[in-house]
Amino acid sequence: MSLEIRDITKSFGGFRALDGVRLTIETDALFGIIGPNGAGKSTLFSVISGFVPADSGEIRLNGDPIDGLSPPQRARAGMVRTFQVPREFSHLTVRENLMASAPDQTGESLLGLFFRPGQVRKEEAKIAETVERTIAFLKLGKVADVPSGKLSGGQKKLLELGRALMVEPKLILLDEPFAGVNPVLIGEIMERIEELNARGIGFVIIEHDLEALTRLVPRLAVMDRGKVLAEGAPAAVLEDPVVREAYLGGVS
Ligand SMILES: Nc1ncnc2c1ncn2[C@@H]1O[C@H](COP(=O)(O)OP(=O)(O)OP(=O)(O)O)[C@@H](O)[C@H]1O
Repeated sequence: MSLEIRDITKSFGGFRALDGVRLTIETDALFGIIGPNGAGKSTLFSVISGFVPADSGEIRLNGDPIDGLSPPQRARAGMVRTFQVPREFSHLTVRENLMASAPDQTGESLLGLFFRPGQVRKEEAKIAETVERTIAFLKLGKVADVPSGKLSGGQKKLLELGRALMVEPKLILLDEPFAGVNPVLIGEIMERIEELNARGIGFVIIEHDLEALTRLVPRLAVMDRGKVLAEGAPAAVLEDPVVREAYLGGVS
C-alpha cells in the first residue's frame, strides 16, 4: 500500500512552491520530511490532503488517483493531516473537540434523525466510546473538560493527533508535531506515534527537530526550493553533500 506523489507542481503567483515533487511512501511506514523554511513541505501536505489544488501532477493512494477528492473524502479514504498551528476549536473542551472531529453522522441530516433515530443513537454511542478511548490512549483524561485554548503546546499537539484519530485513518500527515513542545511531552508523543504505527497506522512527519525525528523514522526525504533533494535512511541522507550544502548551509 502506498502514497504516490507524481511530478506535483504548485505556484503561488509567480513563485514555484512545488517544482516537480516525486515521492513514493509506504502507507504503513514512519516517513520524515525535512528541509529549510520555505522549502515547500507544508504546501506538499496541503496538496496531498486536498486543501490546495496542484497545478499539475498526480497523487495516488493505493493505486487510485485521489486528485478529484475533497479533504473529507480523502479522510474517508483513510488519510488525514494535522496543521503546524493547531486548528482545534479553542472554546470547546478537549472532549468536545474530539466529538466534533468524528466523521459524518447520520444525525447530521434531519431525515436521518426522523427516520432512523435508533441508528443515530447507536452512532452517537459509538462516537462517545471512540472519544473516551482516544482520551485514555493520549492520556488527556485530566484535561478532558478543559477548553482546548488553555492547553500547553504539547497537549494541543496530542489533541491534534486525537482529532486525526477520530476518523480512524490508515495514514496521518503530521506537520511539526514537536514544535513548541517540552522534551517530556515530545517523548510521550513519540511513544504514541510508535504505538499507533505498531497497529498499522502510517505517518508522514514534517519536523525541524532532527534529533527527535531521526530517532523516530527509518526513512526521510529532504526538500529544498520545491524539490526533493534526497531520500533514504536519515544518517545517509544527512551525510549527502548536496543536502549538507542546501539544508545545513554547507557547514561541516
Ligand atoms: N497560500 C500561499 N500563498 C502564497 N504563497 C504561499 C502560500 N503558501 C505557501 N506559500 C509560499 O510557498 C513557499 C513554501 O511554503 P511552505 O509553507 O510550504 O514551506 P515549508 O517548507 O513548510 O516551510 P516552514 O518550514 O517554514 O514551515 C513559501 O515561500 C511560502 O511563502
